[in-house]
Amino acid sequence: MKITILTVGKIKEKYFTDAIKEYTKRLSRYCKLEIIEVADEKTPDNASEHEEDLIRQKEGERLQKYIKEGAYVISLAIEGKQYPSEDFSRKIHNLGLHGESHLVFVIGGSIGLDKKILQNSNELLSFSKMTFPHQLMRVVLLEQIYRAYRIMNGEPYHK
Ligand SMILES: C[S@@+](CC[C@H](N)C(=O)[O-])C[C@H]1O[C@@H](n2cnc3c(N)ncnc32)[C@H](O)[C@@H]1O
Repeated sequence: MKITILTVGKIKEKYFTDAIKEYTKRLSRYCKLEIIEVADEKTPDNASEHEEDLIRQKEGERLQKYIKEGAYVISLAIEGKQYPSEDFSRKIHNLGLHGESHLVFVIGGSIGLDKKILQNSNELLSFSKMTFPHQLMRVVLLEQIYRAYRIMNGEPYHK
């Protein structure tokens, strides 16, 4: 299965880059992983709702270019569905069984994802009701995908 992690904004901290490298290496045994970063827009501190909408829209258009026809799109959103890790693992496995060969996980930038991206996603995935910074979210998502493959393959993982 091919997994694309499509994100807004770059990773700035070395400790995040190191963790991303590590999970990318670990996941190479299980899937074909690609990480795509699109540029973020600078959000002024005093941006109005309308300005924020325009920023999300611009970032959304950049993301949309990388969402190919036929891919199964899971956007990360606080209001999305929450899964226990075992169910998330089963979900990825079942998507594969039902012929989905390309999963795209989309992570928003500092002010979140454009509504068009959210509406056009196959599903929304939540990691809790708390807000995580997008850089950390990328690490958490990679760890959960790795955990999902370990569970799927009956391999040991930290409980
Ligand atoms: C800093 S957050 C954006 C916060 C923004 N206020 C919102 O509600 O989307 C950056 C991105 O990380 C992801 N994210 C943050 N917390 C999350 C959570 N608890 N569950 C799922 N995704 C989350 C989302 O993709 C979000 O667009």
